[in-house]
Amino acid sequence: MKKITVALTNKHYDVLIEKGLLNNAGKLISSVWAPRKVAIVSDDNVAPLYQQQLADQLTNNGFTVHCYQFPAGEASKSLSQLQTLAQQLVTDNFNRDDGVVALGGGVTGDLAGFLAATYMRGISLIQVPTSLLAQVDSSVGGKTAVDLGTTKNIVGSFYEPDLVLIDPTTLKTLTQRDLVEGYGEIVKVAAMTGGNFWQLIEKIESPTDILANAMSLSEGSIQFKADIVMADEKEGGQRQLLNFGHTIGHAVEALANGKLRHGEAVSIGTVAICQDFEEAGKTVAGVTAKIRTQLAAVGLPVSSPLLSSPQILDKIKHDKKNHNGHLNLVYIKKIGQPAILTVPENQISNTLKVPRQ
Ligand SMILES: NC(=O)c1ccc[n+]([C@@H]2O[C@H](COP(=O)([O-])OP(=O)(O)OC[C@H]3O[C@@H](n4cnc5c(N)ncnc54)[C@H](O)[C@@H]3O)[C@@H](O)[C@H]2O)c1
Ligand SMILES: O=C(O)C(=O)C[C@@H](O)[C@H](O)[C@H](O)COP(=O)(O)O
Ligand SMILES: [Zn+2]
Repeated sequence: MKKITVALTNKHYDVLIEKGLLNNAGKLISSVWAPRKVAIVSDDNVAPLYQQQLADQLTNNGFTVHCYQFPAGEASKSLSQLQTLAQQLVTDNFNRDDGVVALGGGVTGDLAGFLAATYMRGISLIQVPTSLLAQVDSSVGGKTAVDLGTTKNIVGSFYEPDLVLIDPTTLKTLTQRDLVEGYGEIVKVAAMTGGNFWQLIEKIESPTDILANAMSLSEGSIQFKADIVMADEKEGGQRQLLNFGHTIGHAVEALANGKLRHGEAVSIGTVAICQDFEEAGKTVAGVTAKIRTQLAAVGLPVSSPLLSSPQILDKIKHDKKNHNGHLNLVYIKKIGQPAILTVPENQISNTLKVPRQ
């Protein structure tokens, strides 16, 4: 079993990665939680696949389990869905000593995580990610949130879990589109780390290769993320790097109105910002082509007509890396060398060539 420890000022927790881990989840959760009432929160795709298995594991280890389900999809990352789940906790008499387990993809982790962060001003949380995106990114680092309409992650909190359990065998039940989507966040990381991790990415040519390398992809991505979160949990500086590809990516995702998955939008956003910085001479020539090739190889979109939308600049201004009228743009000088450029908001369209002509 691979163990990555996230050690923060006020708490630390382990991320455990192993095939078949779900079969041992009850015991592992017992090692961090005393017996208590637990709400397992999943969407209606994941619940029929894994919720009962996890519930049995917890029951056998002395926990009292309640299973909650919500409709799958980004639209459920909403205040109204949060209210529905919080009401269920009230109805089932959950108190401050109880806990929430987020079992599912990034939508579940963000929604159930924010539920745990806010119910009674905070009850315990464990993340059990089942999508590739959640196993390489969203389950670690404590960002939890819901959207307001199409404005992404705009109401949320930093709320770290007590444990993260990653079982790569759950990836086998993902649709190809949902598997490949998570790869957008992996290429984002590999472009910044370079070295062995980038070399591994260069060998991946199909969705089958992603599945075959899931353990290493998860380990490499989570280690990079954990190191950054330990240095800068609340995104005062270095953590902004984890947002590479997201300034344009989130804007495109919002404009797509549910038609693009998050990882697909990140793929488009990563290529777009690399292209702009390469044309400006700030990124070494040829880097954009390298990144585009790796993303396209597994079937991710690498461009979008939404880059030409007249509303794109307005969406970009909602980026959380906007401080005092200046936007921090994450880019790479070359593979393995990330950097941040601060640009006044009124000059954004000179640096990012959006809307595209
Ligand atoms: N908090 C963070 O740090 C962070 C990081 C990256 C992304 N995110 C957020 O994560 C979300 C995207 O996550 P996602 O791509 O996992 O979306 P998702 O949770 O909607 O999962 C994608 C689809 O896969 C299904 N699914 C998940 N696991 C499955 C399994 N094992 N078998 C079959 N189906 C399964 C889900 O039901 C859903 O239909 C976005 O809202 C994004 O903003 C958050
Ligand atoms: O953990 C982080 O920090 C990230 O930026 C990871 C991103 O992949 C993720 O999409 C995150 O939710 C975006 O955060 P936001 O602050 O831009 O909403
Ligand atoms: Zn992301």
